[in-house]
Amino acid sequence: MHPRNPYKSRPPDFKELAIEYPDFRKHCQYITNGKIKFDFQNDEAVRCLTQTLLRKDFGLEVELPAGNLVPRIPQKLNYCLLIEDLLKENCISGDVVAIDIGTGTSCVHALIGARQFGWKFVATDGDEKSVRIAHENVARNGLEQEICVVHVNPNVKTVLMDVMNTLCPDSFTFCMCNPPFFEKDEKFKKFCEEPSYSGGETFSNRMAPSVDDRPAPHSTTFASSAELSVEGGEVGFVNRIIDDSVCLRERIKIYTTMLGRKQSIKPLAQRLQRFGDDVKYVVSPLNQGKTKRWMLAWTFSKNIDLAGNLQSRPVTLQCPAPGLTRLTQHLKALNGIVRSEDVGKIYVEFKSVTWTNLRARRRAEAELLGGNKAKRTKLNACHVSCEANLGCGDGTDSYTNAGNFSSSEFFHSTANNRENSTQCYFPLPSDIVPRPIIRLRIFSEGKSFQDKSPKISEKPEDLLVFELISGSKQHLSQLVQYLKNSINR
Ligand SMILES: C[S@@+](CC[C@H](N)C(=O)[O-])C[C@H]1O[C@@H](n2cnc3c(N)ncnc32)[C@H](O)[C@@H]1O
Repeated sequence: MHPRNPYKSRPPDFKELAIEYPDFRKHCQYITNGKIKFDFQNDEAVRCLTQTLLRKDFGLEVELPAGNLVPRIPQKLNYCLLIEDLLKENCISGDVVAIDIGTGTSCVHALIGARQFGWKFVATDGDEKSVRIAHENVARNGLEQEICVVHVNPNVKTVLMDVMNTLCPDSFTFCMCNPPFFEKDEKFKKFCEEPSYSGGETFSNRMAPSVDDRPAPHSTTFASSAELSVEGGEVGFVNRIIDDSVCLRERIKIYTTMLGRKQSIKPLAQRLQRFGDDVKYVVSPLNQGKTKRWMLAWTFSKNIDLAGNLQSRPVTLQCPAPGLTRLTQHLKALNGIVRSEDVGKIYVEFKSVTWTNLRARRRAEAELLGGNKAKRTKLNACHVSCEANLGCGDGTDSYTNAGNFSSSEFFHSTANNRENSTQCYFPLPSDIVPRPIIRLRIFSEGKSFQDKSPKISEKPEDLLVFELISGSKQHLSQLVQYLKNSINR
């Protein structure tokens, strides 16, 4: 949990809440030793818990209609605090105006943002009922001057453009979003329609089919279809925000979104990397209890620094002197493009990850290039073919999960099944230069000795600091680990 999140050191005390709030007490059962049992599987009880926390800790009165998503308050506060970190790092304090994309019935981001942090909001939603109830929640708390709720057309492919083209102000400090999670049909894998709810499709994970033998969810979630799913799932939705951001650029200083799935990070980061030096992005984990979420933030503004968040712990390496000269040889051997920037400072970029799975790569290369003839002949003797269907290239690919490569099928002429893996390589047209996957600055912090009281004979080492300009932290730590091993070999 975020270090400034008060729920980190003081999680909600159910006994205290039950004593103070009679509505909450109705959902609690006293058991032995004065302990309290709370039924997280009961939708009404979970709604009451959220309402009670909003009332107690933020002074907010919020209606949460049955059948709609119930926000988890510690998680919402975590997201706001990460945004506050970004604003603080960039010395942005007063006059913060933000957009909450898909605010939902609760309007929770905007309500907490306005009440706790003093931010102003335009809160949008594509669902008319959500807009109506969000508006009522704003009015109930007297926050009409701070939050303006607007209805947007969910069927247009842009998410931000209409709002930006019709509303004052002309520019915003940041935007935030908790996108619908699932692809249109995917929700049926984890959710079932709730026949007990009238007025619109409502789903719950109470009787959902079990997926991969995972344990049942800790608490029940009820949600409307619009809250759960969207064409392309969360990757599709965030791609639409990214596409808008390419047009809007600095009209929104910092674009942010929450992500519910780890596997969404890679395709979205790859999409942002396409814009090269124009865009900076950062992924920060949002940990609360058993649920993991991530915040993706990006900017087109040269004046905004997201790197502080990336480099919470500087990555360093001790290298025998002269450190940068030695390191440069290793980086070049990995196909790194190295440029000297200043005395004791180099810039490096890689177009592909060349420092992992090296043994497997070498083995595969040896097999392919004249190694094991028998094996190759055997391979050649099977009648196999591979069919790869590519996206239709009409520009809509980014709105679905499909991307460029929609399916790969493997045909085998004989009946005996084998495991096969297919790797496809599509050469880029020569006029397209691939974007770097990772860009770094490495500088020497000067001489250091491993031993605090070095003997004369000991060789000096340079302490090298790795600064990530763009790319993933995981790639950086793998690269530094690889360099450590090869330098010490
Ligand atoms: C997962 S819910 C998030 C609700 C709330 N922000 C929260 O965090 O609890 C996603 C919301 O996005 C809304 N939505 C879907 N498509 C949208 C669009 N194109 N523009 C704005 N909102 C949209 C849905 O109606 C839904 O309320």
